[in-house]
Amino acid sequence: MQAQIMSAEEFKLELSKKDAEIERLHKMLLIHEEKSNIQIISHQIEDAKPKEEIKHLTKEDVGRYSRQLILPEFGVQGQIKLKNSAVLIVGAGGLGCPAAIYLAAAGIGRIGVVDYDEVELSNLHRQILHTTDRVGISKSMSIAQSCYRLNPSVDYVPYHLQLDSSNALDIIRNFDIILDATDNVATRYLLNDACVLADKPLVSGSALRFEGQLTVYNCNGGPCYRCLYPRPPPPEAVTNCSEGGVIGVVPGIIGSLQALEAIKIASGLGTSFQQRLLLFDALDGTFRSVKLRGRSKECSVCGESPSVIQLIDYEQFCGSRATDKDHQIKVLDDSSRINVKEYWTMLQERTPHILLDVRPIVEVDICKLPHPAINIPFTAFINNVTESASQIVQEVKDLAQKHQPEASASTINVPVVCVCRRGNDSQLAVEKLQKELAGKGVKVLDIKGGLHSWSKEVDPEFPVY
Ligand SMILES: Nc1ncnc2c1ncn2[C@@H]1O[C@H](COP(=O)(O)OP(=O)(O)OP(=O)(O)O)[C@@H](O)[C@H]1O
Ligand SMILES: [Zn+2]
Repeated sequence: MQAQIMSAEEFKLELSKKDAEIERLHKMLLIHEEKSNIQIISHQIEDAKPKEEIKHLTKEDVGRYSRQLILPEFGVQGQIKLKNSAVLIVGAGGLGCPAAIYLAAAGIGRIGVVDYDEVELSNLHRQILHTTDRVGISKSMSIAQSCYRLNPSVDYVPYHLQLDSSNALDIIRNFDIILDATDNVATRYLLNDACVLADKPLVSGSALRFEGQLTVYNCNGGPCYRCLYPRPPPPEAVTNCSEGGVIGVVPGIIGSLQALEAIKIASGLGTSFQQRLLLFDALDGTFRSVKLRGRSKECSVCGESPSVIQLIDYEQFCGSRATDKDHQIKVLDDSSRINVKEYWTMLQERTPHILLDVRPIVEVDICKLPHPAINIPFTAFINNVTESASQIVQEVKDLAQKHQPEASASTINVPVVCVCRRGNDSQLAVEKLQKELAGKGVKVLDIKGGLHSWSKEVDPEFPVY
């Protein structure tokens, strides 16, 4: 049998994939060589056991922490309390980075950092403890390394794993204060319940677009997250930074405030945000603080007769995933989909078709396929499928007229090809369009994996976002 011969383009693509893999391995090697610098590097839970109580400050401590030691409210006792405290940061992203560096600088005794993910280029505008040369390596390790450089006297415990119901209590029990620096509802409920069950204060932050929020749950008899939100929001009502965008400074501010509250709690100064919610609006330049309801007797986890007495399946409870890793839905069968290479062939062969791009206009400005497209953003499309469909049919007819002037309406041979960023919205749009155009003889196809696949499999120079 004759071996299949690759084209020059395919060789280039293979090479660029191998180069990327070699670069990633180099970075992993570098990070492993640097590991010995970090006092606790294993993510084995047993390694996070508390060490002996510290009763005095060293000469080095006095020098390093002098500017906070001379605060009468804080003093030597405050610093000793910090040195004997362990804080766990869950999420090594936009909130986790600023929180970690201030906790490290202040001299918290032990800092745990949990994150299952690796650094990506699109993280760096806000996840400021990671660096360009660490793209592809563990985020929790990257934070530990950056913090170690600022303050090597702290014990760092990076956990490169996803916090879930099977490990959360074992990890959390080793720490005194927990920071929620994650970005999804399932993990928020998981952390809340774990903190209630393990009796730990939870400093919770969030940041999206130009807005941020901060509050402290389960602290000194204050409410927990479930007291305020007994039921999760519908999954479609929740947006994260990769969909909604965020200005990097906003999580910077909220994450710093999370560190501040943890420092206050650890040093005995208490918190200002138990039963209070801070709302930061970067566009208005305003900070507002609103009082929240107190602990609810009916709360299913911290109330008088709780029904949640152990951790549950939070993805099922919330109807949404606890990670935002490239989640690909599949609503169409293969006859309604083409892959990016097939679309590339269509372009090479100049096959007449209508390209429908359902991304928001702001994303179309970032990059687009090398073919003119009709742009109808997904939300606008869904809100008015009938009108969108008739616009598309008109375009199909005009193009068919140009290429097949003799063809009758029932034999239109101009397909509509739909694209979006990752191939999820485009599938939903194709499904709707197929229903709307049933019987009209118009073929509607989805490009599998969208622009992400285009960049991976056809054009490595194509920008990904
Ligand atoms: N259950 C979990 N266990 C461990 N880490 C988690 C969990 N849930 C979320 N995270 C981490 O929390 C961090 C949140 O960071 P951030 O909100 O800045 O978004 P991101 O996921 O890094 O980036 P983007 O949303 O732009 O892709 C991420 O690094 C994510 O991996
Ligand atoms: Zn509660």
